[in-house]
Amino acid sequence: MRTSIATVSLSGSLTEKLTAASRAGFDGVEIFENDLLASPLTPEEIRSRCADLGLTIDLYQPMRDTEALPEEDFARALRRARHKFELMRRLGADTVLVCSSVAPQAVDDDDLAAAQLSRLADLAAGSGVRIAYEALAWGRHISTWDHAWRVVRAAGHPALGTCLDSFHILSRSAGPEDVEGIARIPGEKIFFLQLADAPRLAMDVLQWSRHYRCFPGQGGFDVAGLVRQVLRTGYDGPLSLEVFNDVFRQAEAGPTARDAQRSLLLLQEEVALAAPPAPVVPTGVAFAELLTPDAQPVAALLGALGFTRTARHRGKPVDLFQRDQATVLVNTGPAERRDGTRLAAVGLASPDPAGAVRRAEALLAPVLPRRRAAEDAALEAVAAPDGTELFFCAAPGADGPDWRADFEAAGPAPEAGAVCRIDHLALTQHWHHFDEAALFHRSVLGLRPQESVDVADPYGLQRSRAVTSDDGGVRIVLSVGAAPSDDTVHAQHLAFGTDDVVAAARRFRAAGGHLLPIPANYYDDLAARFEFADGELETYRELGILYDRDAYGEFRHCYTRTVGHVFVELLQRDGGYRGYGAPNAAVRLAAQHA
Ligand SMILES: O=C(O)c1ccc(O)c(O)c1
Ligand SMILES: [Mg+2]
Repeated sequence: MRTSIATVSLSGSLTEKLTAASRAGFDGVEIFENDLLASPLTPEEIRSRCADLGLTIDLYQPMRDTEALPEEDFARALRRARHKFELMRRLGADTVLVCSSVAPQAVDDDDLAAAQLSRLADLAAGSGVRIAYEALAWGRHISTWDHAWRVVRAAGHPALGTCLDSFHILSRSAGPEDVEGIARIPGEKIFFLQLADAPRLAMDVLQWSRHYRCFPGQGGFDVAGLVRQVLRTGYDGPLSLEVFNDVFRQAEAGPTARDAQRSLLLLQEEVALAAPPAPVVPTGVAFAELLTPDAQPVAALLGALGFTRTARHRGKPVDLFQRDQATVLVNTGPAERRDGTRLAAVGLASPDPAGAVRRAEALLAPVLPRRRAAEDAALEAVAAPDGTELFFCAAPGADGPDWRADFEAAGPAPEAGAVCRIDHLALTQHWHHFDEAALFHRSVLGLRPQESVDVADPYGLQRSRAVTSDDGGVRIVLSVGAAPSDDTVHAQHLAFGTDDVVAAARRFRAAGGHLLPIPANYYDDLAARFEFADGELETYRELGILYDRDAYGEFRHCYTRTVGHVFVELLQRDGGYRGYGAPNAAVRLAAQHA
């Protein structure tokens, strides 16, 4: 179906918004009045700019407070409408959105509302304009889709139809039964469909709408379920995104527009309007790659954690460190990318690397140019929104290039030690890419986003959201924190799972490693909350091990010091524990600040 986006959803001048929408592949736009008023371009210039960019102007909006008014107020509304219809002629836009009245003088009288909308539609028809009437969720008397539709039906005017907006509908809906009736609206009377998602928040609906809308798939609404009902009507207008969001208003328009288009691609797949290559869910983490200007402290940290340097890349300054199932690559080049140790790349074990790349391209993930020699394995990679390079590696038994063959043995094989695997990777996001990142990992990789968690940081707030495969083979924690300048705390981290974190912590300390000290008050509180075996709590206190428990099992974890922008977590996950120790995060963040 045709895709469209409201200019209010993007940051910048009208020209910047239109350019971003066009580059992201949208077919059309909704022009928001404020964007037009603030633009130095004439309506004719806006029209030709859109045409040059391959965009149609699908909607002009909004007109407000036009129905169910005392006659003298309605006369003023008609006067405004004459001006706007003339403007729309110059713009080449034929559909205008009219929001339900919020004015205190509006009366609760559906007959009057229908009669006045009909008169407005007469005037519109004379200018070749159609009116799409939308119930604002906070409309004074008309605030639901079915009420707006009843009034439109009663008016019975060919130039009057309804505009359905998923935010207004789903913010007030208690369940799917509230939207089933939409399928019975004749499709040709739905003049426009606006789509937005939103996180589930208990707050005033106007504030919720104006500040927290997000793209479909980023919030908690069943937007796909609503679209399915609308499609049953035969509606064939555009799928148009209308998102009022404080973060997107400040973020760069180009990436936001691409994020927006990705959300519509996923939505169209969900409602069977499109069939892009199916997601290929990664089954594990083949490697984590640290990029560092100085390999020595990284090698020392990995050595104390029990890793051995077992191989070296044939052509690049990359060492391979191994411990049991965990592989870490340490890359010391190229020099221009050396801005302190960071987690630069992740190798994902994929059952079908070629299919994973096709999926990524279809979902607009930037495929990275290969930086490899002819003899190297032909690994493909995409860039996540935070810049992390995600490589698609063949999972054991899968077809695909063998990246291990690029490495030659450089040291003794590792001792058969305790179990160690990469449990999760925590990647810090730029604040305006947080929602985009969750949608990216969901749509491109087929990972499942978990609930978002907010944790108090002594100097702000840290928000994090895990994206995981169903069996836990891949767990990535996306986080966005306060004080982004404090890199020692808001660093990325690598979490290694073992089956005995106490032994792992002791081994690390004995090898000269430093574990993050945790305040005694934390252990007093643990003693109050849980019962422990004799001596257990004392062990945790001595080593700085944190503890948590959920309905499924137990979690014990501790942290190393930060090297560059990276630190390590050692953990033990027992009995199917699902979380990441969120109740301990505030104490950990404070300890890291200290
Ligand atoms: O918040 C508003 O006023 C507003 C305006 C136009 C819309 O289409 C809408 O959904 C909300
Ligand atoms: Mg709307």
